[in-house]
Amino acid sequence: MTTIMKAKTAIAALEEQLQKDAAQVKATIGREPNLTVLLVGDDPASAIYVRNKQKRAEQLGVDSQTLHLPADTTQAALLAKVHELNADDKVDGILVQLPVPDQIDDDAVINAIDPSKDVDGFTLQTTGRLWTVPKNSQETVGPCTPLGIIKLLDFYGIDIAGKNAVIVGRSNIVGKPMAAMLLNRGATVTIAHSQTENLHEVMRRADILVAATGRRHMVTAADVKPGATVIDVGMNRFIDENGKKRLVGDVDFDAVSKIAGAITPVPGGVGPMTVNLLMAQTIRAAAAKISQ
Ligand SMILES: Nc1nc2c(c(=O)[nH]1)N[C@@H](CN(C=O)c1ccc(C(=O)N[C@@H](CCC(=O)O)C(=O)O)cc1)CN2
Repeated sequence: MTTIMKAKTAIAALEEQLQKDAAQVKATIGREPNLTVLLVGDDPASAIYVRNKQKRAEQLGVDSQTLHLPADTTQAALLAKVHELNADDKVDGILVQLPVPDQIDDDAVINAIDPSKDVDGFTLQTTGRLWTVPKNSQETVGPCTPLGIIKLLDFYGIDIAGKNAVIVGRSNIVGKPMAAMLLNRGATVTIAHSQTENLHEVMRRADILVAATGRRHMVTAADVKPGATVIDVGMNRFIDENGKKRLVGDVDFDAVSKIAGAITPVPGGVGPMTVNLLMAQTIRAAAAKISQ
């Protein structure tokens, strides 16, 4: 029987620990862990994601504030805001919601964040640490989406060590850090992408297949080894033939779930894990101050 790796079940198991950890921070420093989100512009999807973060923070005992800046905010103004938050002792985590408007160089802004407040796991310092952790280290740093995927795999008892992992997609936010995390856990890793030759053959060799391409249903049943674990990071919105709004992943779930050993649904799989790992990283950043 195929295991449907639902985030809800994994999150329920994580929730109590997160609440306890947040309460412990509050008892020690006299305030809740703080996450400050910078939202620039009026992207409707970003507004929803930021609202969801705020809601989740409240449920877990994390103080979250969103600073909403206008769409014409300059790079200099955004950098000044980041520097101000870096210097604010009451801010434990800083997140710049992506995407940002075109006039802003997201790389420069992200790397202006103090690495100790980089709860998104996007800075060069965090990236470097992720690729250089000691062998077999239990250290968990990096972006929240791949961290959430590792949590899901662990929760559902999927072995990683020694397995062939294929990641389709080479983004800095998902593909590359996912590769590092799976490698750190002992997988043999391939990063495939749009220029990969024989892509379908490469995907079919995977014991663990991670699809992060942003292309609706690019992974079909013919691309998946029977019994493989399939992780769908895609979030593709479209209007179907009946005029209904739909959200689907990069994997043809109906067909692939018939042959995979385990598979994440969209929605309800990887996405919600991202938000919960963000909270975990925020609590961790606040807790790190206590031990300093
Ligand atoms: N600074 C960041 N920006 C962005 C990130 C990020 O990790 N850091 N990731 C995405 C957006 N995102 C969080 O910010 C995010 C997207 C989607 C979900 C989610 O739970 N999705 C649901 C479906 C939601 C829906 O119906 O619209 C699911 O998959 O079940 C969580 C977080 C880009 N920007």
